[in-house]
Amino acid sequence: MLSIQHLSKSYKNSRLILDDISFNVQKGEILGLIGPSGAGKSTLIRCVNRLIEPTQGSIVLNGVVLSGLSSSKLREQRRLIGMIFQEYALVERLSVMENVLSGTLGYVPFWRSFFRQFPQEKIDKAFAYLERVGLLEHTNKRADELSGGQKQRVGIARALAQNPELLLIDEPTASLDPKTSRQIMRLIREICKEQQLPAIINIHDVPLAQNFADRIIGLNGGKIVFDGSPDALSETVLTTIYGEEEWHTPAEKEEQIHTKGSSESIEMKLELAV
Ligand SMILES: Nc1ncnc2c1ncn2[C@@H]1O[C@H](COP(=O)(O)OP(=O)(O)OP(=O)(O)O)[C@@H](O)[C@H]1O
Repeated sequence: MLSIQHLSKSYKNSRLILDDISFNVQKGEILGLIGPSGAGKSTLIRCVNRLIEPTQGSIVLNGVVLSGLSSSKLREQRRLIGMIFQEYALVERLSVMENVLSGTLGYVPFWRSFFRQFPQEKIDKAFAYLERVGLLEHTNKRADELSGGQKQRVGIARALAQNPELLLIDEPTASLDPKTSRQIMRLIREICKEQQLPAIINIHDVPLAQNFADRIIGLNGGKIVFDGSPDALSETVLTTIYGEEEWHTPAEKEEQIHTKGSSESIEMKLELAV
């Protein structure tokens, strides 16, 4: 389980970017982190894997206090946090298999990784992860030959190869089309449930978050303004999180325009376009 208590962060001379954030994420639970741009979502994720130093508060993963670790211990613990990124962060000229194996680097002695000699056990596991994400037949392709959805599947397999205890996922679908986005979110969900992995997903797409997260936290101005079930995300709650008018998706806006009648619709469209 991940436990975050009274976490605050301010950058040099800045206001509080995260202001007294507390929540737990249970094993197998998928937490969708939503909020307007600048709310502090990425800062929160970076504090959890300690890419940045929290100003105050504690972060505990399965009994280990991450927020107090020295840099050598922190490296060890970071192996246990699998990251999945919006832009995949693959080494494009390496093969799919090599990219997945790079997830095990924290566990393989430097000389072996330098010569790309991975133990057979790691290779067998990498094959299993590639099969799980549906990429077995692409094992030897270069990463730059893959589609966006396939690249993200490699990113997921690489995170699993780390043998993580937590997944931190930053905008996993922002570069993908709607159908592929749903497939990727479904895959992430299935894997978290199978492996009982807790996950925090920073996600802009509210309907996707509602469909695939178990629980939603809404941030605004560095504070938690909502923590609850996706079903409880009413218009009022979304307005609290995003402010007036900002949370409607373009599709919803379009729909509203069409229901207003044809004479009005052209004027409305013009208004939205400017
Ligand atoms: N390294 C930094 N130094 C100073 N201020 C920063 C730094 N990184 C982020 N900020 C500020 O912290 C605030 C929160 O940024 P953050 O990237 O966490 O928001 P976010 O919710 O992830 O936004 P988005 O959805 O646009 O990615 C913003 O005002 C941003 O300008």
